[in-house]
Amino acid sequence: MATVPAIDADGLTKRYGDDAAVADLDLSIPSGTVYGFLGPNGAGKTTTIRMLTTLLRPSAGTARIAGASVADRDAVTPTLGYLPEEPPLFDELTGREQVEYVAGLRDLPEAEASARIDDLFARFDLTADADRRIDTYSKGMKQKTGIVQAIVHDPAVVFLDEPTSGLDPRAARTVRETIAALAADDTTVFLSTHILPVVDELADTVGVLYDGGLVAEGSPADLKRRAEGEGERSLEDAFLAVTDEGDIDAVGSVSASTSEEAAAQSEDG
Ligand SMILES: Nc1ncnc2c1ncn2[C@@H]1O[C@H](COP(=O)(O)OP(=O)(O)OP(=O)(O)O)[C@@H](O)[C@H]1O
Repeated sequence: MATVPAIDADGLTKRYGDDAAVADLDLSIPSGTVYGFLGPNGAGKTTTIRMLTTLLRPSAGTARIAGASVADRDAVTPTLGYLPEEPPLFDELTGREQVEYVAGLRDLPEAEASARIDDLFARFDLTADADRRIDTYSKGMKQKTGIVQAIVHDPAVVFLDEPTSGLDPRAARTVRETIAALAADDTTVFLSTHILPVVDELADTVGVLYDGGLVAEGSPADLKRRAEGEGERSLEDAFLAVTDEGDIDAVGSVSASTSEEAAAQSEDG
């Protein structure tokens, strides 16, 4: 039996007036993988994530999260977690109250929520501050609370927009370790970031969005192999190559060769 992709988008489009912020986007992301979503400023990453998380209605196309249509918010919401660029937090709540509130919205039983919150607060070094009001938190503490509330209900799919933003090196490492652990536990992580080494380290597949369309998709190694230049090439070289306005034709061959390789690999295996 074919497995349902964790994230499945078909012709996803968002238009503002005559301009398409996202145009005819197809995605098929298997569960338990990390998908690194890259693109220059204004490429349409946030618009895509907002459509996939039911917060923005597509102008055309469809998307399914763990098999549920994004048009059916009630069906999709329990399966997903979302850390937006600015985590939505209530200043007047304590960190613990905030995450308890979100866990309640996700119908997590109280005892389970309490155990998960203790565990996640300990992991993110928030235990000592859990009972302080959020308006006394630093930027990094708010970011960590936002991450905890995105994953407290153990969602099947989690969308993380710049998860290491504002975090010190230790907290940033905890986030990277958490992403790897989530994927190992069969959670799908959709990771949008401009920090390419993080994508290089964690992503199974990288998709590069440019001007509302996917211009390259493949493993970090695939993309690096196709970057121009001598010697060892980085994901940054690949990113710059595929988002260079004059080079979009060359980019088409990235996806093509990637699928050929994938086909060859599955024949091998
Ligand atoms: N509400 C809106 N009305 C009109 N245009 C919009 C609206 N929201 C986004 N856009 C446009 O859609 C395009 C994509 O924006 P989006 O925020 O998705 O980009 P992004 O890839 O997330 O960028 P960044 O890396 O800077 O966060 C941009 O041209 C933006 O101006």
